[in-house]
Amino acid sequence: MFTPTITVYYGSLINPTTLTSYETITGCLIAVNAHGNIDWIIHDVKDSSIQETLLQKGLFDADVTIVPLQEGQFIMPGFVDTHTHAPQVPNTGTGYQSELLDWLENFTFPMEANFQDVDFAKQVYPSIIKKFIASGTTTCCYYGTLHLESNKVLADIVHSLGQRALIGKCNMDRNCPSYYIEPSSSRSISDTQAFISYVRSLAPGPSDNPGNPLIYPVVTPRFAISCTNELLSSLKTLVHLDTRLHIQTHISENLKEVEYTKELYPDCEHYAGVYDSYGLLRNNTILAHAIWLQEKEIDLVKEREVGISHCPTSNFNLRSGIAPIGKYLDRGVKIGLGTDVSGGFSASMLVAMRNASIASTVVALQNNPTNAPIKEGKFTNRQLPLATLLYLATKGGAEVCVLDQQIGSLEPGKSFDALIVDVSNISSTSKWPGDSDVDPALRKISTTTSSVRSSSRAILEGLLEKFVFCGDDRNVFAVFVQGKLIGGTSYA
Ligand SMILES: O=c1[nH]c(=O)c2nc[nH]c2[nH]1
Ligand SMILES: [Zn+2]
Repeated sequence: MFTPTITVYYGSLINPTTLTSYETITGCLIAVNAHGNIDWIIHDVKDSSIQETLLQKGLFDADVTIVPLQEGQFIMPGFVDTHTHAPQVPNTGTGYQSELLDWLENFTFPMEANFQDVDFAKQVYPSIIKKFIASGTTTCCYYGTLHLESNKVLADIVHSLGQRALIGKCNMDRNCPSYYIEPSSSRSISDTQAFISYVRSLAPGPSDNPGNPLIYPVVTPRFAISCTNELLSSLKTLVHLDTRLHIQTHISENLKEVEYTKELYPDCEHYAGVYDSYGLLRNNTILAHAIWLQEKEIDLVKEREVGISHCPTSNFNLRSGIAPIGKYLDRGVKIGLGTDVSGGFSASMLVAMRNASIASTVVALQNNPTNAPIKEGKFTNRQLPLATLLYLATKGGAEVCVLDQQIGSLEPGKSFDALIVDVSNISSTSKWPGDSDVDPALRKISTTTSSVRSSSRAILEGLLEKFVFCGDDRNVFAVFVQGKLIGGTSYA
């Protein structure tokens, strides 16, 4: 009988468990089967006991490839970026003197309009997607542009590079420039249907695991301002008939945007009510930003089991505001993080985590300067702890994308969507600890961790914190999606 090959990773594991906790496991064996799923995980195995443990699992040398992690490395789940704009990457780092509506008109729409040219899409999308992968994002929720053909190119490229993704053809048929608008709501819908069919046809999953697609289509009305009632009504019908379809849009990012939305939809009680009236709020909906939600809107979002993508970098850059994420968490709303390029200036989820930390700290300083526990809950008006940042960037994101049965943490039965992180050289100089100009504090960590495999929880926590606050692509040694190596510094 054919026995599928198993790859067993051996080293330290950092794994989110709840919003306030994560496990740090040393001497961990993680068995990944030929389909890229995790068969089993065993803790606290000594080097000398590896062979015996594998034999107990019925594995002989011929069936197994063992991958031992090196000094300074650990495994963790890959990042889930719940909101970003692939076609805006070329604009990264421009336009941050503007607020949202001017920024869209003067910087964003002109850039996105370039994707009318399919050759331009073919030229730029490969390096864009590689950038997200290199930063450790194993699942990414992308906005595309209006253009059907260029969105197909985007899907092809994500598919060929092996990233897990939600990809949406953007819908907009009003309040946008004449050079970047859909000619009619019916064309917007027919192109959306064509795109959904296209994505589903190319994403039945790896050939040996067809029930497990890596790419999903996501219905993507840009935001209420840029959609006519007719378009939203047609989208309502579309999503009603197909409950598998994810939905993504923006909400309550900027006060002028909120005001204008009220003017355009005078009959709706509030912004969330607009989307709700068109059947767009449900458990597989992702709402980006959600800075200025009223209490009733938070209740509605919770009731509909909608996920929020917190995009703090963009919220700072465009002076949009600070989302009260602690309050939403205490209300039980699903939260993930989004890089929101190019409102956000980085494709790295590490940067999103740092800015989520800073945003929560600002909220705490304004409302609770001593960061004291408060009666409203664990998170409201408090700085988000490291465990929460890790959770939001991985498991929380998976919940927002309704993929948490499959990804977001490393557990038997889930997909091996994982990173090998290497923090042995974290420093602004990019030199290895031991070099004379390396920060002494880093050297201390590195000396203490002469064998990370046998390191204590405190040391692993230190390594995670260093990675989150000082790390970058250079520390992402390997990126796996569904068990397959697709990126990282080890991937030439
Ligand atoms: O940050 C944002 N980026 C966008 O492209 C956009 N479009 C509508 N609202 C938006 N917000
Ligand atoms: Zn956005």
